[in-house]
Amino acid sequence: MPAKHAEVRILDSKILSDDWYLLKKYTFELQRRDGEWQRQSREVYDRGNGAVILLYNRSRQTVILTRQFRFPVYVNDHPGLLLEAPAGLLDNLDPEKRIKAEAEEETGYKVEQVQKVFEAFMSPGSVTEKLYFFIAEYNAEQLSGAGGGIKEEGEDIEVIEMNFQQAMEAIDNGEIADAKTIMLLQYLALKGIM
Ligand SMILES: Nc1nc2c(ncn2[C@@H]2O[C@H](COP(=O)(O)OP(=O)(O)O[C@H]3O[C@H](CO)[C@@H](O)[C@H](O)[C@@H]3O)[C@@H](O)[C@H]2O)c(=O)[nH]1
Ligand SMILES: [Mg+2]
Repeated sequence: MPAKHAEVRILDSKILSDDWYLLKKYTFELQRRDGEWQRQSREVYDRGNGAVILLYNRSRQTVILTRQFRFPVYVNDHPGLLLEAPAGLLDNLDPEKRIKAEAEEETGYKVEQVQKVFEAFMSPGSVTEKLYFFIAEYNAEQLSGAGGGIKEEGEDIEVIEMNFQQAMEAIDNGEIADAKTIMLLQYLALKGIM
């Protein structure tokens, strides 16, 4: 199906918060499907784009996940330590280069070959972010450091090598509750990679 372009006239935008990231409020007119123009306003949170990678090992049937404290989920009734595939913000850099650097920074694994599998908007009603999804095979020889993230930035990332079937079960029992991680685990299963 060809992409359909929305008819939109942006009338105004104002900055509500410009601190760590940027929160704006836009007022715009959108043409409804019946042709009528309707005025609306939306708050839009812009923290740039990001990338995520799932490292997998077929012979060991394992994946590499991280566990780190996530304050926003903590204030939404989660214990706070979230199991996730390694990920990071792009800072306007190339997604493939960024995710290789991020994988090493967070997990200690230095991967050379990565495969991009798709791109997706994770919270399209309010957050501009587009996430680039990658997978890569890893092996023990690629371990070049301890990972853990950057302490000065408040990161304290535990690296977890997990059996793939256990990770799939962890989706079912709620232990894995991060969307990007669920998407990549299911991708490996769906494509018969693991
Ligand atoms: N001081 C301060 N630091 C912040 C703030 N928000 C984020 N940070 C810090 O900024 C750094 C961002 O780390 P990255 O590894 O680049 O990003 P990420 O938070 O892991 O983001 C990834 O996961 C997100 C959640 O799923 C994704 O949204 C994102 O695209 C990316 O994949 C972290 O050290 C984080 O603590 C803030 O409001 N204030
Ligand atoms: Mg990160």
